[in-house]
Amino acid sequence: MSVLEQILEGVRADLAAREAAVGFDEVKAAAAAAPPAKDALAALQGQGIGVIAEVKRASPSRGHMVDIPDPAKLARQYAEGGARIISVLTEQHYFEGSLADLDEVRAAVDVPILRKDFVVGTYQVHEARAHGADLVLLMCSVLEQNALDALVDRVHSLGMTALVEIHDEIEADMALQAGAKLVGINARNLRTLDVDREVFSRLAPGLPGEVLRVAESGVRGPGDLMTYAGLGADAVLVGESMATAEDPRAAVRQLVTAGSHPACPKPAR
Ligand SMILES: O=P(O)(O)OC[C@@H](O)[C@@H](O)c1c[nH]c2ccccc12
Repeated sequence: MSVLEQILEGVRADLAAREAAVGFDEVKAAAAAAPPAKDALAALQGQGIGVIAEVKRASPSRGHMVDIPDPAKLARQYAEGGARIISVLTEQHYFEGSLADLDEVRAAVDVPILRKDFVVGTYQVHEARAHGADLVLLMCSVLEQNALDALVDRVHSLGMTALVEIHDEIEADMALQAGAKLVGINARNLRTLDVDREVFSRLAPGLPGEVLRVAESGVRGPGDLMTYAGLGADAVLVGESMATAEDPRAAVRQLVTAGSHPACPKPAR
């Protein structure tokens, strides 16, 4: 069984437990009662290359990386550093995240928040909204086309933005067919965990001009941001190198500064 399949097994078991505790109608009502979602696309359309900073303690490839006893504090540091969006991992077994992290981050910052998890059904979408998310990650590698189509519609109908993640040409076609406006190109293959930064340069040119592109995984600093900018990225999504930085505010600031420097290439749209 691949790592991805193992993660999904845990995700489905956790989901079943939450569904048993809080019914779908209840989650839907909580989502409907939440303050409206923030406009993530507008946040990304600002000047320069956007930085999406991630609250991330662990990963299948690195194991435990860092204790984050106070995710609200880290999120505030990211926002002060100029992050346009904050990503919060909510998967618990491999990433050590939780919905409580999402709640704490939501209470701490005003920038849009991405729920990063392995979404397999509509329950998780309403749940994300109920916990204050403005964007939801949808991964083509874990969804069939018709499920992806339905989830993108559901995310958008709740006023949120879907970040549709792709890793190859087939997934790029899936994302476009589903009507994605924001596509994340993940350099990491979640089956092998290998990072290949060439994936972005292969897939980005095939996306229509109006689709915003996020380069995900393996961004180590301003050099990688500049490279992705030159290849047409609108934003980079950075986990490990921000969450493990001695001074996360300064680390985000450094990326933001590089992304808004006049020498930094900008997507022609
Ligand atoms: O820590 P990194 O290499 O900067 O990567 C961040 C992010 O791209 C990664 O966490 C990620 C991308 N897609 C995902 C899907 C599920 C879980 C995690 C991810």
